[in-house]
Amino acid sequence: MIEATLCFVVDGDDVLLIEKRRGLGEGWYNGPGGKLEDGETLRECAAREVREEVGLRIPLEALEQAGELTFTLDGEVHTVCHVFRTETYDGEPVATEEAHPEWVPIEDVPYDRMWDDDRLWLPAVLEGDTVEGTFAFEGGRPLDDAEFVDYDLERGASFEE
Ligand SMILES: Nc1ncnc2c1[nH]c(=O)n2[C@H]1C[C@H](O)[C@@H](COP(=O)(O)OP(=O)(O)OP(=O)(O)O)O1
Repeated sequence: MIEATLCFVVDGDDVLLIEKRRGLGEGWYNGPGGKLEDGETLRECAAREVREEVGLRIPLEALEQAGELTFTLDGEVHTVCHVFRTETYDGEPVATEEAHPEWVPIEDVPYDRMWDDDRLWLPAVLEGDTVEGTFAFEGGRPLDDAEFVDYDLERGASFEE
């Protein structure tokens, strides 16, 4: 099972998305994020991935935990993804080998160019709510070749620190 983070940086009416240039979800928009490394906390992972992918620095205490998403593949847990949101950052986003950053109006998030599940939970996260959900994929490997078939989602989730 993979543990990963996603981080959505909000500035006024805009959110910072990346167009992923390689790996899982290549060519799709998402928040910066990636896999938890050994010895790292979830916040450290979220801040590191934002720094590595788009060059912004985020203080750990400014990361609000906004979601816990479980992605299953053919009935087995594939990835647990911890979603963070923040309005605090330092620097300007820069493109890297892994990600092309883009400030996008929250009203115009390109859900048709994102993972199929994102349209279900990301609006709540961008409104400042919290979410907990399970999203079932079937029939493909890697995960981004699989079909999204079912989900269960709650808003107003609380998380243990
Ligand atoms: N279904 C769905 N919706 C939204 N976001 C995701 C999914 N499935 C996912 O895996 N994700 C997220 C979770 C992670 O943040 C990224 C995938 O990260 P990945 O490219 O595997 O991790 P990196 O650390 O960038 O890769 P490496 O550099 O380790 O190869 O997508």
